[in-house]
Amino acid sequence: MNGIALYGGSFDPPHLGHEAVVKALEKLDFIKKVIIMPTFLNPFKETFTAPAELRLKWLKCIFADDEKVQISSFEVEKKRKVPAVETVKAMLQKYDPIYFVIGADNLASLHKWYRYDELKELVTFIVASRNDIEIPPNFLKLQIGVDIASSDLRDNIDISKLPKKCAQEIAHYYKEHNAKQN
Ligand SMILES: Nc1ncnc2c1ncn2[C@@H]1O[C@H](COP(=O)(O)OP(=O)(O)OP(=O)(O)O)[C@@H](O)[C@H]1O
Ligand SMILES: O=C(O)c1ccc[n+]([C@@H]2O[C@H](COP(=O)([O-])O)[C@@H](O)[C@H]2O)c1
Repeated sequence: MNGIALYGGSFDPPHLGHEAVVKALEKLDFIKKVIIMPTFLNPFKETFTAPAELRLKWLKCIFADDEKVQISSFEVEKKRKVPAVETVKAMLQKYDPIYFVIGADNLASLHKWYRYDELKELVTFIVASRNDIEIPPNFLKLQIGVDIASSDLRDNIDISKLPKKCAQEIAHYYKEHNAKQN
C-alpha cells in the first residue's frame, strides 16, 4: 500500500504557511499523496469562525490543480470533534503507512491528545518547524519558514498571506466575520 501524509487542521483560514507545508511534503520521495483533513472542530477547541463546510470548500479550491493532494471530508461530515486516533484508524483501512503532519506548536500538547499512546504506535509524525520551537530528534522534521498564523488573520485579515486561489473570497468572509471589528 502507499504511504500518505495526513495533514489535519482547523484551517480557519487556510494560509500560505499551510500551503508551504503541503509543498514541502510533496517533495519527500516517500510521500505518494497528501491528504488534508480539515476538522469539524479541534478536540481542544470550543469554537470556530468559518463553518467547516466553508473551510472544506476553500481547501478544495486552493488545491484543485494539485494531483498529489486530496481534501478529505471525513471529519467535517461527522459534525463533531474527531480525535486524530479515530481518523487515523479509518484511513489505515486504505493507506499504510501514515505520516501524521503537525506544526511544532502542537508538540507541547501532543501527549494530551486522545489515546496518544495508541496513536503514536499507528503513525510516524512529521513536524513542521515554526517559530524556532525545538523539535526533538525522534520526530521527522520538515523545514518551514513561514511566520503566519490563522489566529492573527482572524483578527486582521491580510490577503497577501492567503493562497492566491480563492484569496478574495476568503478575505471577504473574515472581513465580514471579524469579532474585533464588528
Ligand atoms: N506557518 C506555519 N508553519 C508550520 N506549521 C504550521 C503553520 N501554520 C499552521 N501550521 C500547522 O498546520 C496545522 C494546521 O494549522 P491551523 O489550521 O491550526 O493553523 P494555525 O495558523 O496554527 O492556527 P491558529 O493560529 O488558530 O493556531 C497545525 O498542525 C499547525 O501547527
Ligand atoms: O486527537 C486529539 O485529541 C487532538 C487534539 C488536538 C488537536 N488534534 C488535531 O491536531 C490537528 C491540528 O489542529 P489545529 O486546530 O491546531 O489546526 C487537527 O487534525 C486536530 O484534530 C487532535
